[in-house]
Amino acid sequence: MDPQDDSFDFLFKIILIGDSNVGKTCLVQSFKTSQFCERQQNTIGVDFTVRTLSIEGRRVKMQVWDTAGQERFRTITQSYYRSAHGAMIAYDISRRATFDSLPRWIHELKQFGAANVLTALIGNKRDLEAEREVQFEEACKLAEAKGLLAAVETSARDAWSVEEAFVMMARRLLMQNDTSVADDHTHAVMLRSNSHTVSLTSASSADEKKPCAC
Ligand SMILES: Nc1nc2c(ncn2[C@@H]2O[C@H](COP(=O)(O)OP(=O)(O)OP(=O)(O)O)[C@@H](O)[C@H]2O)c(=O)[nH]1
Repeated sequence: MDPQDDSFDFLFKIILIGDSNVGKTCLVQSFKTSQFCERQQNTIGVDFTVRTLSIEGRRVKMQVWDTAGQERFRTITQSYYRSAHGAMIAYDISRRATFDSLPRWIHELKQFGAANVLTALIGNKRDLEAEREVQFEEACKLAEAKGLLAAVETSARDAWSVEEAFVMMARRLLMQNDTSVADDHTHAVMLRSNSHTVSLTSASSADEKKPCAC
């Protein structure tokens, strides 16, 4: 383990859930090492990774729990929900079925997670634009309807917005726990392709550069 991870000001546990093969493990690896691993093996049960971020002078230790998406591990993975401060529910933008599963994951999180768990939707495999089956706006609408923090698109393959997604989560958790940390909307602004962004708090427009964050 990285020695810098030994000391910290805040420790946040983040759980990564979502259907099998949406890229959860690759996202965690990208966050930890900035590298893409073309891995084929499915996660068995739960793995965890730690990285300490520096945010406004605070050392924020992110303990990320990568869960297996396969149904047969559901009982094990659900037992990790309760202690999570934040949850990232991942889907694959090129596989509609993984997006259609989101309400079920959100429901499970409500059922087994803490009442105030901060939740973001992560649309991974953004590099597969030609195969896109889910529009970003749909994810934004779902995030808004379910009262979630944000919808974000990432590519673990290109390390695109992965760091920003975790930093956004860390910053929001920090804001909840340390009132001297300011809200910085610029983080969320970076999380969308440069074509356009959608605001959940005002009318959307193709020209607006606003965050998709509630
Ligand atoms: N094109 C593309 N492929 C990706 C990306 N992220 C992951 N993959 C591929 O998607 C497949 C599944 O990735 P994993 O990270 O193992 O998926 P997982 O969600 O952890 O799967 P489970 O462990 O079964 O829950 C692998 O073949 C990866 O190479 C991405 O951003 N873009």
